[in-house]
Amino acid sequence: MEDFKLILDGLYRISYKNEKSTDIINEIAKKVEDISYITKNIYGVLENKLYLEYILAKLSKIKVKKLDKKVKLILLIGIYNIHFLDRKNYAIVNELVNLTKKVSFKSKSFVNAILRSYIRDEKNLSKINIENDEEFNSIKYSMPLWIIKYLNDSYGKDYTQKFLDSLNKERKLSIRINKTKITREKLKNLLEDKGYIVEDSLISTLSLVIKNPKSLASTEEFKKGFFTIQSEASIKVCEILNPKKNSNILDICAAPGTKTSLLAELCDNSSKIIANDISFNKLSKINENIKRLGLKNIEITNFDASILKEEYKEKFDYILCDLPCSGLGVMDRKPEIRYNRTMEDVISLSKLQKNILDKAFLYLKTGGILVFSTCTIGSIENKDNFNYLSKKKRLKNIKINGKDYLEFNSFEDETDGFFFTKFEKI
Ligand SMILES: C[S@@+](CC[C@H](N)C(=O)[O-])C[C@H]1O[C@@H](n2cnc3c(N)ncnc32)[C@H](O)[C@@H]1O
Repeated sequence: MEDFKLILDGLYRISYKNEKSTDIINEIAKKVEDISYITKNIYGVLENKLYLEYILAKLSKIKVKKLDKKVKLILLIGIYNIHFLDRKNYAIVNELVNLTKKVSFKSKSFVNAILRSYIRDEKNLSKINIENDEEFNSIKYSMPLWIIKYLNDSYGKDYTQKFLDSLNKERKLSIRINKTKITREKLKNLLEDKGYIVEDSLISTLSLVIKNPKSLASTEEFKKGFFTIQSEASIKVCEILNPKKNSNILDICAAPGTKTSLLAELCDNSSKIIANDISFNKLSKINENIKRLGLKNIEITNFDASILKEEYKEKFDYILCDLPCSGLGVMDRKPEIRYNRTMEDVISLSKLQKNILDKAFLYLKTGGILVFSTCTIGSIENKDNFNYLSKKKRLKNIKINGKDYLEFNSFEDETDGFFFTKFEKI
């Protein structure tokens, strides 16, 4: 029952207190020896939430929305375990009824009745009886309908289907080599000696792919700053900016500093980098990264990038605009994102992005380079903003692999959904 209590508390904080699944899992990992069952449950319930609610709606006379929040979560955990995991069904019901007694004593018979009814008629109740394709997919893949419609509009039905099919597949983990401290071959050998299965990345020359990444962040090599855990697409963004040594660089939205630190590594610490973020609380993360990796010449600032800073005009050789976005490209790693976002968010974020890009444009020297990136998919925050930048007379698009912009997706590239485009000020 202790596991179920932790799972319930975790899901409650993610669903109703706006906390992040990764933070919750990291916190629980410090308290228990084996986190695997808890992780499977937290991610499993989040990844299948709409489907589980659909089944629950068939079983409950009370509307799902009207149920007590914790009781509802207990039922979703129960249905998830019965349907998706290979555990003894009645033992699960007993444990969850005992947990219900602690959070809402009066609901214990209700929980017992619902879960037992589900066990009796699981096959029939698990069927999705919906004819409309988009609505069917929304339940099957637990993807809000607006996201399915938006992806269909942005890329077509074939893309959307492949994207949905690729959700919840296990992803490999990639790392970035700190070339100021170690060579690729040396790091590869050190990690292989520890039993890690290491492959070269197909996306970035600065990256290695680790097939069995358990406890990677506890290794001596990580603590010594030989590598950073980072998705291949995110590494590629800095490679594309490709800053020269002894230059002036502005990383306008920098926290937690994953890309700032790579930019410093790429310049062998010779360039002056301003790493800025609006969120004061996140600045210490940038500092942590800089210290662990032993980097120099980085100034951390804390201003709102949508407000013009006169003193920055025409000052920078390189500007990285890795801007706040809806994060739909990392929905498979952070499943709660899909339920927290709305179409209104996408529209307002795209306006903020344009606003920050306008300022960054002014801060570039003639001949300076700007890279705009997001970890999202969908045309409004990506292609539309490429078009917006293309309309500026003094910006010239620099092709990447012969293309106006690159857009990675999880199903073809097995990395985060990522977008980036590069411009020179002329
Ligand atoms: C995509 S994240 C940046 C990730 C970072 N580049 C990295 O690789 O570690 C976007 C960041 O923009 C910051 N942000 C949001 N609105 C901002 C604004 N108006 N001005 C400056 N920073 C902002 C957020 O706090 C967040 O840390």
